[in-house]
Amino acid sequence: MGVDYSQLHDPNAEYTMRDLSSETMGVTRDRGGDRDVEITDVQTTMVNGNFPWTLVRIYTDAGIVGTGEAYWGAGVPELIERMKPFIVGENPLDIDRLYEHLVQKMSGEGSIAGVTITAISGIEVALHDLAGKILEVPAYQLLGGKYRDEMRVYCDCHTEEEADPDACADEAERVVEELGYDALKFDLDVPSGHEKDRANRHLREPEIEHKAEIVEKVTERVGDRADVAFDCHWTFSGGSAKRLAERLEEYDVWWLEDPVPPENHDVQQEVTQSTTTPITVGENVYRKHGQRRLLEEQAVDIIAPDMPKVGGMRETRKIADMADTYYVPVAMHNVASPVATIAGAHVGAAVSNSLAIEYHSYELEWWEDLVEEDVIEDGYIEIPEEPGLGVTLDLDTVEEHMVEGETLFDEA
Ligand SMILES: O=C(O)[C@@H](O)[C@H](O)[C@H](O)CO
Ligand SMILES: [Mg+2]
Repeated sequence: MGVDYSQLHDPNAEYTMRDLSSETMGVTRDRGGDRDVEITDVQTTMVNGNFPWTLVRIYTDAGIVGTGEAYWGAGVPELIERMKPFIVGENPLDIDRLYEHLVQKMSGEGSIAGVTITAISGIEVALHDLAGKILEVPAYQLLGGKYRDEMRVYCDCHTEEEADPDACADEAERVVEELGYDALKFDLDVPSGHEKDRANRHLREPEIEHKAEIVEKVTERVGDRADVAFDCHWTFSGGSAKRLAERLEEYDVWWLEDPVPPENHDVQQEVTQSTTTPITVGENVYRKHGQRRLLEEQAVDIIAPDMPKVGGMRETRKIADMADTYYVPVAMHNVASPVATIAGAHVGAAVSNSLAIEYHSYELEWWEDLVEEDVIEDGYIEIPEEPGLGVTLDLDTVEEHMVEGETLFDEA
């Protein structure tokens, strides 16, 4: 008896959204027991942190609630509201299926770029919390298990005198000695005092020398105790970026971030390949499809996806795996509340080529009060062993700092 391949794959078959719905995927139904759970509601609320953090909650008929967070962005809460009908009634354990379902639905609805993926990321993170709670495993178990117990955190540092090399060195020392970090990042797109025209992306010699002085003073002060990265926020021309990166080679920096706008792939690749200073890019690149090209063209030394922006926890794992085939490590960009920070740490805990995750809120005293648990201690995150993400929102703190006009989440 031959195999009837037409039963397996009909090349002429019309692809429909129904392929992704649970009605046509019988396997996802009738699980029985605790795993037969349905999503009943999705809610968001925004908190005024040092960014407007967008928190997401997914409710189920089992009374179990999942919490997530999307990168902040205009329209993200509205987009999540629009996606609600696409996942209510679905089983939250089918994370990949629901992710693809949302991508398909939102492509049809208009666009899958930018903030749409950010909104999907927030749902995806909440699904991991939910799935972990239903299956009674920590979220890292859903991503392949634990590679490390603690995730290294790097502290994004600021001073009011950001262009003063000595002030930067003082702040670096304070963060290392008083806050206990052994990994830091400073901005290098600071006024160097010689700019004539802000639209000019080209650096003159005195500007390069001023930036080199910041790097020199900071690394001289803490280089024996900490790794230090420097961020340029996609500011400079290819030629200037090459001169700057070459000038910094002697200081042995951890990395130089976004020296040029990465959309111009040819220049991005040229800059990275021109220098031994490690170049990091990725916070504004969406989905694995966007990140793929940076890797394929060997245009990055370290890749920096933002987990709750790029597509979520599994998307970040997939990017890390792609990066690993190029021997490129991952340093997750992160400006989130403790919710997405912990979620990122679960990804980092599961992934072998994960360097560190960013912390961007050390000046905000109540960052950690947003959840009941301790999150960062001495520059590291101990990965929670509780089911799901292992953090519980402190609703009083959420309410206290809620963006005006927002509504607090319903009780679980
Ligand atoms: O890598 C970083 O942390 C920065 O690029 C921040 O995302 C940016 O300053 C936010 O506005
Ligand atoms: Mg950056």
